[in-house]
Amino acid sequence: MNILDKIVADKKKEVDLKKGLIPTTQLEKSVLFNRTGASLSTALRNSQSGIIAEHKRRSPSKQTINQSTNVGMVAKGYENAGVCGMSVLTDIKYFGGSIEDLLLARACVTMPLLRKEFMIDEYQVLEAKAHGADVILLIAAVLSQKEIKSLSELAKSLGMDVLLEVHNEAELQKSIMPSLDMLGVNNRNLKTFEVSLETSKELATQIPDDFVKVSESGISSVAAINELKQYGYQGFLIGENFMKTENPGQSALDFINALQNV
Ligand SMILES: O=P(O)(O)OC[C@@H](O)[C@@H](O)c1c[nH]c2ccccc12
Repeated sequence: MNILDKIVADKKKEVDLKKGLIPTTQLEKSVLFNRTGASLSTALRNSQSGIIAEHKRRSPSKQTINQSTNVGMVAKGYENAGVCGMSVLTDIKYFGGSIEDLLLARACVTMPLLRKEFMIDEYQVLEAKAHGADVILLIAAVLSQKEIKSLSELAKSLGMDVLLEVHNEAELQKSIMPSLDMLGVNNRNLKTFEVSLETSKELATQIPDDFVKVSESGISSVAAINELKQYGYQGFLIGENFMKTENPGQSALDFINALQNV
């Protein structure tokens, strides 16, 4: 079993447990359930920088990135830096996040929030909405075409944007459908953790122009972003490069200033 298989097997158990504890009727009663979402794809289309900044304490490939963060303060810092949106890791076991992190971030900012999670069940889409998410992530490597369709259509019906993540051509070809807003290319292979920006470059031409292109993972320099922009990318998902510092918001601000000064 590779790490991705393990994560998904654990996620199935977690979701089944949660379903028994908090029924969907309760999720639908959240005041946030009727909140009008903010569109990340629109923010990216209108932005110069295109930065989506992530809150990530640890990951299977890096045991400690930042264990001393206050997610609300990080969210405020990112928003003040002028990022287009924030990605909040909500997986507990492998990334040290939680669904409460999303709620706390929502309480502090109005910018679009992405629930970064291994989505396998409609329950998690409702849960995302109930905790203030504007966008969900769907990972093609762990979903069938049918699942991508039903999960993305549910998200759209709740007024959320959908970011679909791929790592190779086969995943991309099976995933293209009108219920997606953004196509993300993960430069990190989730099965081996290998990172290469070449992945984004290779897949760029195969992504139809009606989707906002997002390059994810392993981005740490202004030069990398300027290069990826030449391939049509309008969104750049950055986690570790900001989170490994003491003040992620300040790091994001410095980064965006450097981007604008070239
Ligand atoms: O910390 P990085 O290398 O900047 O990467 C951020 C983000 O792309 C990464 O956390 C990520 C991309 N896709 C995922 C899917 C699940 C968990 C995490 C991820």
